[in-house]
Amino acid sequence: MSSSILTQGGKRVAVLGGGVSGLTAYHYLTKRVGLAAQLRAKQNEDDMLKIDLFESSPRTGGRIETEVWEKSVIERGPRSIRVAGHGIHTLDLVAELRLENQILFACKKAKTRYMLIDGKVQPLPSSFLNAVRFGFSNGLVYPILSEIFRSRSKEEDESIQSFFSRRLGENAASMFVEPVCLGIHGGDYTRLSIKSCFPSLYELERESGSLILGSLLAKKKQEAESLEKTALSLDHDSVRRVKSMLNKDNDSTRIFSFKDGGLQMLTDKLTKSIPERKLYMNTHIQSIERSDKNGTPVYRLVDSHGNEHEYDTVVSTVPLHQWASKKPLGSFDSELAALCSKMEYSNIAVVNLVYDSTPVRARVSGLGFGYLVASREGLPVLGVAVDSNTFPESAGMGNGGARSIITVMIGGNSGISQRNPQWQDVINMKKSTLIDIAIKHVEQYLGLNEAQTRPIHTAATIYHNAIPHYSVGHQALCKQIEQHLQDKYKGTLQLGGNHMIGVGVNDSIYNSKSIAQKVINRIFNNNNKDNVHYRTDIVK
Ligand SMILES: Cc1cc2nc3c(=O)[nH]c(=O)nc-3n(C[C@H](O)[C@H](O)[C@H](O)COP(=O)(O)OP(=O)(O)OC[C@H]3O[C@@H](n4cnc5c(N)ncnc54)[C@H](O)[C@@H]3O)c2cc1C
Ligand SMILES: C=Cc1c2[nH]c(c1C)Cc1[nH]c(c(CCC(=O)O)c1C)Cc1[nH]c(c(C)c1CCC(=O)O)Cc1[nH]c(c(C)c1C=C)C2
Repeated sequence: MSSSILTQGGKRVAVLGGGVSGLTAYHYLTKRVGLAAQLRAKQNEDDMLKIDLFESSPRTGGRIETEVWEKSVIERGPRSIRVAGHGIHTLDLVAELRLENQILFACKKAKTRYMLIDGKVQPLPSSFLNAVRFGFSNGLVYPILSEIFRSRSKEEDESIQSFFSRRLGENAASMFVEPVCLGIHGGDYTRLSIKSCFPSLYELERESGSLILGSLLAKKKQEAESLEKTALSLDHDSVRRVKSMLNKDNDSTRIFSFKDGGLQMLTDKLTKSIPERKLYMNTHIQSIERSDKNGTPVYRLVDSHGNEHEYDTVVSTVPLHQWASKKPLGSFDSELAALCSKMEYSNIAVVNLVYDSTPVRARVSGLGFGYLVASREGLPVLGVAVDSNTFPESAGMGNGGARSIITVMIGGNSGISQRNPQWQDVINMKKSTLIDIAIKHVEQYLGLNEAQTRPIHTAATIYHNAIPHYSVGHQALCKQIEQHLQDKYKGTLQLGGNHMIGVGVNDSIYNSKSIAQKVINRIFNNNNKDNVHYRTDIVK
């Protein structure tokens, strides 16, 4: 092989973490991207790239964890994936894994999200105009009008609360912006970054000089563009394939899961394609050291069994806090550790309740996807998802098809406690206590009484550092981390996961796909970095 194609070394890659990020990184390093590069270099798979994946726990999937109980699909972590934005890449991966026939799009009624306002569950206004009709006019009219004629925002980053309060009034912001921040980030909207959490809104306003004007003018344009624009980084075959999966329904608000096995179908399928000798399960990477061998960097990994492993490139998808100061991986690079220590998180407890009762089914059927609870309500609950509304096919039949699956989220970022005395620090709570809180909440706000029913199955999962908290200044922090990694490790150390470009499954997948491309480009010294088209005819 000519050295111009393959830089010296660089062909041993370790992937840390067997969640969707790590599994996706492994997939693209060894399939599409990696394989295409090897074919170009006329190398066969075995003696070229050595890629191993290390997973601490006995299972893969990470925060994606689906329990199937008596045919009821119970999502302990994420429950749905959106089509919009990076979802196109997820659908492309689904097609590549031959899972397209397993896709389950959400029921139309799940398009509506609700919120608990003054003790009553009401639909979340899907547009600001609805908000005015909805009776927030007392706090909205002046801020909206003044905002339309306001000069272009000069601020750099700012909190979501200040961004929206200035434009819509504090009342509207606390009523329906704050709950959305709870429902995605489990976050504190007084400290969440508008630039990182709602980048398109932030850019729209800067481009058009006004949030309302910009969103009204750009809405149609955005919808039409979104598929094509995102699809630009997919080759034509992929775009065609994804479009056929969407059956010409370009409704960008759609969300999906998978038949029978929920979201874990995706991570299980990715796992199945990893050769056993390349997958180190129950293997926690405890420390990493770096040395130079004849001018080539070598990473020495020590695992929880005391074994040592050598690699030229490390793609870490473990949560960023593991690289922070005072953590085992933090001793690898103190400057990196100091940066990673600045990343905050939200802790979330997820309580799944399965009911087998006609009254409950009747009570929840009108709640769509579920509802969010603003801090001002002073309740311990962040939101309630009615999964049996969103994916009725996955509810399981039970006695005569009256199964309901309800998921209650509790906790969130500690900053919420400033506004909600009922905020719960879920990390130190017993699961039985969390289940009691969830059942009491559902009974009270769905108007159930104990006589009517009790759940036939419950599950509680406590996620510590569940979701990265994109605080004001988050984007600048990520740029500092990326710059440090590039300057010091020249692409041989990559940090993937959902700490940077978005907290969702799609963002995790997209991040891993772009990291795999960067790693392969570096190994094969491939200069056409941006317009690399993934061939699809080589996918096994
Ligand atoms: C409650 C909740 C609800 C959510 N809802 C949604 C949703 O509806 N839609 C959506 O798109 N997203 C949702 N998300 C976000 C989604 O779960 C994440 O974006 C995604 O799962 C992140 O995957 P990951 O692989 O980056 O990280 P993880 O899933 O955390 O995987 C990291 C893996 O690394 C392993 N690991 C850790 N340390 C080491 C080590 N030192 N050595 C080896 N292995 C290690 C862990 O065991 C784990 O398996 C939700 C998240 C939570 C917590
Ligand atoms: C109430 C708590 C939470 C619920 N889900 C999450 C929390 C903290 C976590 C979460 N939910 C979504 C994502 C992915 C975001 C993305 O960028 O794709 C994460 C990390 C999906 C989501 N959930 C809601 C919205 C508006 C979105 C965005 C994508 C979509 O439209 O699906 C709102 C919402 N979350 C929960 C409920 C009950 C709810 C609305 C009623 C649960």
